[in-house]
Amino acid sequence: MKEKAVTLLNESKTARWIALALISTTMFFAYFFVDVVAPLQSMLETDYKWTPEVFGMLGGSEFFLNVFAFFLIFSGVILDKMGIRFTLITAGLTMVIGAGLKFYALTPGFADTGFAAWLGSFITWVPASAKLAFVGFAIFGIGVEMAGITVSKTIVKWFKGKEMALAMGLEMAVARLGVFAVFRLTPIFAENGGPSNSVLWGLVFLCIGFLLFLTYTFMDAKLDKQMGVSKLTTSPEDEFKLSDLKKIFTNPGFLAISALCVLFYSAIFPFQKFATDMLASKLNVDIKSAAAYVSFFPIGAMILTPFIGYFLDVRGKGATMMIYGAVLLTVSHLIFALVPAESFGVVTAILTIVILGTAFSLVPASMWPSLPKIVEDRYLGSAYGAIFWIQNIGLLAVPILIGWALTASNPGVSEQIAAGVEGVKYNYTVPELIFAGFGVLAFILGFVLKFVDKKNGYGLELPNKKK
Ligand SMILES: NCCCC[C@H](N)C(=O)NCC(=O)O
Repeated sequence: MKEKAVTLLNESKTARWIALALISTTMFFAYFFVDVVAPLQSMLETDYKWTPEVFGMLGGSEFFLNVFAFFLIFSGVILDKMGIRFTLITAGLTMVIGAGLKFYALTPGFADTGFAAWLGSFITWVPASAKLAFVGFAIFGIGVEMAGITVSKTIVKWFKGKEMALAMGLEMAVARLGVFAVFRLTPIFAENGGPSNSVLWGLVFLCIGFLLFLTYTFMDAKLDKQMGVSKLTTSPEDEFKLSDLKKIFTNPGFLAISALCVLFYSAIFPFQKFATDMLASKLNVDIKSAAAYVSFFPIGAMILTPFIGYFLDVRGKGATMMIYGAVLLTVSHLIFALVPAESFGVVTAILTIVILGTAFSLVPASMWPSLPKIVEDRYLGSAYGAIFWIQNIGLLAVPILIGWALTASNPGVSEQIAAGVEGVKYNYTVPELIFAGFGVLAFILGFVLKFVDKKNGYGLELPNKKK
């Protein structure tokens, strides 16, 4: 009997770009929420008595459960075992719940409760609002990282052998647009209702994002149904096994790319959280103008990432791109650290941000499409989970390290700001040198990755698109 040929949904260009648009828009809202209070450091210090250490801890709390409770590893396993639809819905709901808690922490409704009084009664240098916000943000962190790995695996499912790096680049571009939007909109929201108003808007956006994930799951179900028709069964060797985790953590390519990932991103996302205040003090401008300059950072990355993705699809050179990215990362942080404030004008600031934005396109655009070349598809979700877990260790520790370095290298400044003394600013030389140090190490790791690639033949320098 002849089997009826089925044209898979992912063979349709329109269908796969619609699928990409749905999941990417949710990532736009997710990234918006990640940095929703990033430009409000000094407002939080004045209104809520959050010191730079407390602010740094908030940045780290996003990753706390992922790292210490191994949620990212679980998320990867859940993704491989339970599939894309279940994991996307779980991720979307988790983000909404965590964001809701963070919003509540900043409201007067919470400040007036006995619970707030109890939370404020221990470790008193961390205000009750911050403690509850940490919990909310840690729960949100589980959701956003789970969403990140699921979206990556979803793109591989729809685009492998086609425009995979371009699609990943576009998804990241849309997510970066969320970061741009946050630096533009959050100060405006906060002007009309304080930081809690900004967080409320972030929460509303996440609810819309959840609905978009839900809509996508219908497309995913249709594709799976078609794949079931054409594949009939999955053989046992194609199924994920827990022992695959060992294979991931002993794969030299995976280890090299993970080390590069944690070093690179440690000089990107934690920087983003401190960048507004750093530029405000270095340029001697108000927070709103500084936030507007920082917004060029994700915008630069947003514009370039899809082009680099396209280049990788047709030409390759993924490992080399990561090395170039590490060089630009180091150069830009050295400029922030070493050019004296007198010679550091708006033009230098924007140019340096553009250099950093270029690094922020080169590395992610080449890193994420490289992973499917290093590990097998059946444990790809777990591999994304594991690399994000390693990365999250850095993203958790580095903001705390930077907050501490900032206070230690600026004795007495934190106390004066909390007391409302006008015109007092931090000097960011030491934190910026730390970021530059990560760049140097990432550069070295880039060469290690190239060596490992040559030895194991992963094909990281080869194009993604099948001719
Ligand atoms: N503060 C956002 C953290 C997202 C981290 C995520 N694990 C990730 O690396 N995503 C890829 C990217 O380049 O944004």
